[in-house]
Amino acid sequence: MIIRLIFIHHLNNLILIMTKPKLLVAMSSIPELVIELLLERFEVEIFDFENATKKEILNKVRGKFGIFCCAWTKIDEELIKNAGPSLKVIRTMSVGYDHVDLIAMKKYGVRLGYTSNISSEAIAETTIALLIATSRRLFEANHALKTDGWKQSLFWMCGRSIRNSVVGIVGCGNIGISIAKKLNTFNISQLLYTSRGEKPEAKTLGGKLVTIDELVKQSDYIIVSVALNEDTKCIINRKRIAKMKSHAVLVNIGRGELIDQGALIEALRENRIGGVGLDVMTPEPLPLDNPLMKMTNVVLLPHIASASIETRTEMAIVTAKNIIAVLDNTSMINELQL
Ligand SMILES: O=C(O)C(=O)CO
Repeated sequence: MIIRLIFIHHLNNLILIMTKPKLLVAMSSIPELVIELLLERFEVEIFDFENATKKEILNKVRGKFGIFCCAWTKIDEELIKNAGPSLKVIRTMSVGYDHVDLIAMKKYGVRLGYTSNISSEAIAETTIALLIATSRRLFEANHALKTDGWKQSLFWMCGRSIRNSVVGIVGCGNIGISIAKKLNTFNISQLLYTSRGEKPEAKTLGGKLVTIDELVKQSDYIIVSVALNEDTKCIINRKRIAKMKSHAVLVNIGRGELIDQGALIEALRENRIGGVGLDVMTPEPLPLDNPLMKMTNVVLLPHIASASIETRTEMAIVTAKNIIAVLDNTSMINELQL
């Protein structure tokens, strides 16, 4: 166990004070049991970065051993540098780590951990919900009902079935596979996916590896579940949006920057695609005057794909335990090799 020893001369007596390393929890809603776990080993400061100024954030990180953060906590070089040499670990309670400056982490020798596969099932559940909500116009129908717009007409509020459709998954990692497994029970006609190479698990599920251009052209439903990085930024670009079927439904549960949102809005306005379901968008939170807010064939969720109590609690516990692992100089699971 690492404890810092501070020697203070007081009235000719040597006083020994033991202090715990400092940990910053950069968000406010963390389960009590996780805070208790962290308090056993750290001096914990909880400071929500949301609505804080850069100056306040830089002040708070100084002298910390670790930072416990999440997908929307921007970790840039200035922050890492400002924390000083005490900073040994940043652990994000998220599967994505695109919000962290990896080059700076390596430069300053700070270790990075993330929550990998814990949230795949919860994210897959939300993906299926979003897909059906968009294709079957559930929010539009609900709104009509509540605003006295209920029409007793047989073809009113009809959407499209998933059954017999071609579904394309962009990025077939753990989340993509969880989505594919769930889709398998919907009697789809073909599952397509993109990946760096063939995935045996996807093949077992009947998936066919295709290029991104083939996928957008052939799919009735397109699900974006790829990690955001320099190669995947705007993977759904203007040209690819133009290739989509006129009834295609696009769902994004990855990151907003994976899609050219301006081109998407234009395509929706001109009815060139069927509909869009987004759990992630640019920016987040999306301003109320964004055109997407007013479109009836768009379903928007506030980045809640992994937000089940069980999943988020497990993510928080694993995050805490792995920050403690760094303190104990033992291996950290789901550490990114920088
Ligand atoms: O885990 C992630 O990366 C998210 O986006 C939200 O939980």
